[in-house]
Amino acid sequence: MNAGTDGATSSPLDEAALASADLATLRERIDGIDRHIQQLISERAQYAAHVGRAKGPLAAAVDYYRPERESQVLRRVVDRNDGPLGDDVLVRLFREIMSACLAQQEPLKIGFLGPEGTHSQQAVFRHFGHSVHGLPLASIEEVFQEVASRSADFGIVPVENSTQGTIQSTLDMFLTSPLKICGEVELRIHQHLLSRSGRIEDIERVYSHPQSFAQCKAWLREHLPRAEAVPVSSNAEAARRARNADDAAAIAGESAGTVYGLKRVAGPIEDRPDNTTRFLVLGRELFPSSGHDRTSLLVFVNDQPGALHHVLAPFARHGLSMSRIESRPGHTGRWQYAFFIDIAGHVDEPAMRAALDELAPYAREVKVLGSYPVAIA
Ligand SMILES: O=C(O)C(=O)C[C@]1(C(=O)O)C=C[C@@H](O)C=C1
Repeated sequence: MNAGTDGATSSPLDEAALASADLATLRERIDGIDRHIQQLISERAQYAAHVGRAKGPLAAAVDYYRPERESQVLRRVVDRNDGPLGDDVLVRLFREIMSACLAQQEPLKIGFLGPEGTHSQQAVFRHFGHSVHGLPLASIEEVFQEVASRSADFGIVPVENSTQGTIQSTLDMFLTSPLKICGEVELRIHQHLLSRSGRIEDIERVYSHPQSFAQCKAWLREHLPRAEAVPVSSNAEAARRARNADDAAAIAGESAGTVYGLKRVAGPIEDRPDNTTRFLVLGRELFPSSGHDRTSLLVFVNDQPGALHHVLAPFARHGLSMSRIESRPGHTGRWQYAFFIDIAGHVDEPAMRAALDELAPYAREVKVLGSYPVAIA
């Protein structure tokens, strides 16, 4: 469908007429479409405000947030998309619209591993849009604490990277934390070499987070074999340090370069083209099913023959597929293990309930860490 100059949707696009139209006519059409889009966005915001009121008198913005509904809206956007814009582009635009609609109540406060310019901050915007109040925090532990103490509504923490594997410190926090996982974000990670001058020949020292050094190992060996590698607490901290020296550079995301005023020497420089980090959204409660969910469990088992088999078999029996399993020492005694298990589905679904009932006799404890929408686009 196309939009006429008054913005109303009309007949299908006439490609031949468009190809021969002059610039002024095309811009007039775009002006009409913009008027229409703007009117619809304002109308949508009014509806969203009424939806907020229909939820009753709630205490804070966090009570209005509905991840399962947002996920359904975004899946429909992807299903409807016939181009020319990609799914990721349309998801981003609609995410921003919902973010702005929700912020009419009050912006959500989201804790993340700071400082400004980290990939964690990018994950915040990717998941919640830009109409939120980001709280840069000093450590993953602090992100958990701020959400638990209600200083933040939600938190975002990295949990695994496709090149580097699991971030153990995040998993270990769940052993004792009461928090719930209420979402996941997948972010393609691009690393760049950034410096004040932008010249590779000036560089004698490179700052970065150990994970980022590992992701760019081959590139560094080939292009900067003699530079000293200095590990620091985050890529943004690396960029902050590189800002103060002529002979130093940082490996960081592009946004850190913008925040700290650095030039790009080279990039992207990650060794693997599919370098992706998965982040978890931390909240204080479980949300209903979106219809396309994942459940994360923490299962404590004793070191007995067959214990793990008994814990996993019920999922197979009920046709639930497991996407990940990770074992950690359980912190409760020697040779007692905690298994982090991700299963397709939601705890409210009958098959998942039945599987959990069947495995219960074989586990010392089962903690449902969260049932949340699978990451979109
Ligand atoms: O449907 C709702 O519950 C709304 O509050 C509306 C809306 C939206 O803009 O679509 C806004 C915020 C929620 O997180 C989910 C969706």
